[in-house]
Amino acid sequence: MSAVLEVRGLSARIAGQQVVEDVAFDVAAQGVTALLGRNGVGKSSTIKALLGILERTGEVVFDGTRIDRMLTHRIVQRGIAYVPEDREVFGSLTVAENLRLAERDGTHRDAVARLFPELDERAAQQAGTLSGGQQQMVSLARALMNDNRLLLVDEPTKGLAPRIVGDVTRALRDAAERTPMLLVEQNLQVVRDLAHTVVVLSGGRVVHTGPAAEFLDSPLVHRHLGVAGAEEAA
Ligand SMILES: Nc1ncnc2c1ncn2[C@@H]1O[C@H](COP(=O)(O)OP(=O)(O)OP(=O)(O)O)[C@@H](O)[C@H]1O
Repeated sequence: MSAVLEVRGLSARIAGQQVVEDVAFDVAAQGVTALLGRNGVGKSSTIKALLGILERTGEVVFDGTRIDRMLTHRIVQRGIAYVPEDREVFGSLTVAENLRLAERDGTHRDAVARLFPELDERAAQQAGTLSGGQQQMVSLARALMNDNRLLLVDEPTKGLAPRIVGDVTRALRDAAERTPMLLVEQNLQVVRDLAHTVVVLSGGRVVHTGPAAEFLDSPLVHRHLGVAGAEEAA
């Protein structure tokens, strides 16, 4: 499968600590590539390094162009959308204002409205007063309504009730049909439902790359994520 993003020798530090170390992986030009690992291994930092939010070294090629020296807003302008782990909605603005601020081309606005009808019902509500799940919908809607070329989505189901996890998974599947995605996700059922490939980090380094189903059914899940794989759980 061809790659939309090629990452080679990516490293980043926070406060003198190496949090991403010589990381190399590809994000396929289609579907969902999942970035996995235990808490604190550097998943969010890897995404922030790709976007230039964290200072980084190494090579990142997006659709044939080096982006590793570009400023974040230039990278975003190239069509890379980011859904951050902590949602980062504008709490004092309404839902409608949050969406309007994020709208670039709005190509998929109607599709997103159909995925999250609740946002329309709550258009006039201050985003800071929404539940965690509703804030996640705003955060996803902001990214998914535009015509992007790559989606970077960090732990979209974190802390959400099972029904909302289902809604978010459906929205991500819908988006991934048209736009490739790098997804950080701790919920392995969501990974199984969405991802074709996994990239696994440990201590800021890539320790495994391969087909998602194969990984999830192997003892490597226990070794790298500390949870039982399908084989062991059976
Ligand atoms: N602002 C910061 N100041 C100091 N250390 C930080 C900061 N942000 C992250 N770190 C450290 O960098 C390392 C990697 O953090 P990162 O958030 O990338 O991990 P993660 O794999 O996304 O974790 P999680 O699954 O818990 O979100 C961790 O050890 C974390 O404590």
